[in-house]
Amino acid sequence: MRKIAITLPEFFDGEGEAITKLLTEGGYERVHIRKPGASVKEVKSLVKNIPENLYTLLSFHDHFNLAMEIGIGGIHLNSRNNTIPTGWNGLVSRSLHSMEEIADQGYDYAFLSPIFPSISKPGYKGNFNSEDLRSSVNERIFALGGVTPRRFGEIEQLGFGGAAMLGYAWKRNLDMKAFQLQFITHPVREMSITEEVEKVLSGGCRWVQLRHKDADESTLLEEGREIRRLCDRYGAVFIIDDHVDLVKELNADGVHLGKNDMPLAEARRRLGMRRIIGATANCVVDIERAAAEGADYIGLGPYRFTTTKEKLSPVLGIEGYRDILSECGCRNIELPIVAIGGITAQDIPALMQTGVNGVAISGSIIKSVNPVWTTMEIISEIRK
Ligand SMILES: Cc1ncc(COP(=O)(O)OP(=O)(O)O)c(N)n1
Ligand SMILES: Cc1ncsc1CCOP(=O)(O)O
Ligand SMILES: [Mg+2]
Repeated sequence: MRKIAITLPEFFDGEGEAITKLLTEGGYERVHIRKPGASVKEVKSLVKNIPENLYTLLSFHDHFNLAMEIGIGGIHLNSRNNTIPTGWNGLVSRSLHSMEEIADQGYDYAFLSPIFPSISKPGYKGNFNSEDLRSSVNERIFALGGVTPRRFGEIEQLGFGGAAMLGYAWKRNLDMKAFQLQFITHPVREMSITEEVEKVLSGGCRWVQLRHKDADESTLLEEGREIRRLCDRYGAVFIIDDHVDLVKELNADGVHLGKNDMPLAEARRRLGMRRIIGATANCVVDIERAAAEGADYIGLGPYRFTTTKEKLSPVLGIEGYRDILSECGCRNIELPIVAIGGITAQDIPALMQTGVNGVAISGSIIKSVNPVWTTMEIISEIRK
């Protein structure tokens, strides 16, 4: 499948490197720099972090004179900039929103949108039916809107030349090794929340969730700042339970949301594509819904009864995990899944056999005699 990425409208740290990676390792043939409202200076400083030999694989949606000046390979015409500059001899692309526009002249390739429901703009649905698409599109037309690799077969069958991705291209790849053990904080008498985190990190855990029910905002901010520092020191992922509005302030990597929390689409709108959003599930329908709403991973549970959480959903047991994971396989759901709820080191071999990618644990670590050793034991069970 031919793939083109379009940048997110906002700049983000490490974006030049991310663009370089898509072009050199990610299988994308071009990246479109689309930053509405950005100044020449801002766009220049973005491309400065991309090797010059890749400039021909970039297309600008604005600042066409800069594109000419520095040897950018393409320009993209749109309502803001709809004139090809004199002397331009690079590629010209454009956006199309109706079948009729496909017949227009004056472009090398074009993006037709929206084809599927958007992942970066929740609420935006596909606009065309398959029959019309099949009879109208051709190899110069790239499908845009809601495109993920799961749609590639369909896109090819419809006769598109390739896929253009905005939301999916910039989703963070989860570190699947770190994902194997998610430690969830829980207040205990013996130590503070940040001491819990220090212990699990020194035992090898690389994914921490700050979950402190009933804590006020200033406590969460104080704990969150310290956990951020600790996670940076160990190269660990830091997510926060429930509190979408604290994610940016704490520079957390993301948030975990359940059914009674902020809707995933609203959280995605507020946090953008670069933060991780985890979702709670108790059955395959929950997982499918969370996948459609753009979750990055699933916390599936509870495995067994636990006192760490009130108002538990029905306990799944090992059979529940087997059934749900096999159904996910049948339905082609590829979201990473952690098992959660009352899990101990002894449960891990059977749980990992069901196909989950990791476990999320609180009580059996912090209530153990030596949380550092227990963390090490759990990790070694997972990696056996
Ligand atoms: C990894 C993981 N899975 C599930 C949960 C539970 O989230 P939620 O259903 O929102 O319940 P609370 O944790 O908010 O009580 C989780 N936190 N983490
Ligand atoms: C947050 C949460 N959601 C389902 S069970 C659970 C608690 C996990 O903690 P423990 O490992 O102590 O059961
Ligand atoms: Mg919650």
